Amino acid sequence: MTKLSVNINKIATLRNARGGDRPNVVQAAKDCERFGAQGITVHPRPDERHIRYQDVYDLKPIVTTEFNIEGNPTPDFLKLVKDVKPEQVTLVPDAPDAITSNAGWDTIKHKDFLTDIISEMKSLGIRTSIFVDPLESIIEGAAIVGTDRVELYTEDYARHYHSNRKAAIAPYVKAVVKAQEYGIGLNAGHDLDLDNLKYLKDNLPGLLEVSIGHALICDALYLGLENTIQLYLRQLK
Ligand SMILES: CC(=O)[C@@H](O)[C@H](O)COP(=O)(O)O
Ligand SMILES: NCC(=O)COP(=O)(O)O
Repeated sequence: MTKLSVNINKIATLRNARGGDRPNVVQAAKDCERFGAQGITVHPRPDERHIRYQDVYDLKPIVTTEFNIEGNPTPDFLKLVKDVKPEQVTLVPDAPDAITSNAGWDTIKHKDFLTDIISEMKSLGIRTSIFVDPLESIIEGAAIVGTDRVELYTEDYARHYHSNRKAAIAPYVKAVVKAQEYGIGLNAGHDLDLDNLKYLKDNLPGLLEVSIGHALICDALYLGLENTIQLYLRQLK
């Protein structure tokens, strides 16, 4: 079964817009779980443009499903993760000023760096996932650094889905075969939405988790949060 982890970054974006506490991020996470979310994902960035480090501490005691913290493994980020000890950490090679996540890890070039961090996270009982492009050589590199899972970066899939979905999914199918060959668990995320999610899920056997935020929160503005989460879950059945 593919689990839906709702990324609540954009709830925090709205909260920060006026400097108050509305919408309340903790209450939103509770409600997302009550509406059926099987995980909560946050991506605290160095500039705290949306999710703040304090939000992560506040969320930890109330998340009853799976807590997934995503981010670039800077010293501050790693301290936060070690303090909070989520079920999963997803390492993302984001530049501090990136408007959003826009690249996967070069698991060959950063082999030693990733190996050390992954080993430390695993020693703390935190499942590791690394954000990667769907390249077979990169997946092989992911096996070498010892990650539990990879998160396939699905922006390219989403960009080409409407024009040629068979071509769009092809590299991801190859990446899945390689991941299964090495016994690496499979997550996916970025720019997934109600149009492209079912085809992805139907073509990637063994997909364990999708983390979805931007499109889901945008949809919720029109369709309501509970209804929207139910619609996304229906795509994963
Ligand atoms: C890694 C990834 O694609 C997302 O987890 C990321 O959280 C999106 O970040 P923004 O919400 O800041 O666009
Ligand atoms: N890891 C992907 C994620 O958490 C959300 O990405 P998006 O749906 O906001 O593009």
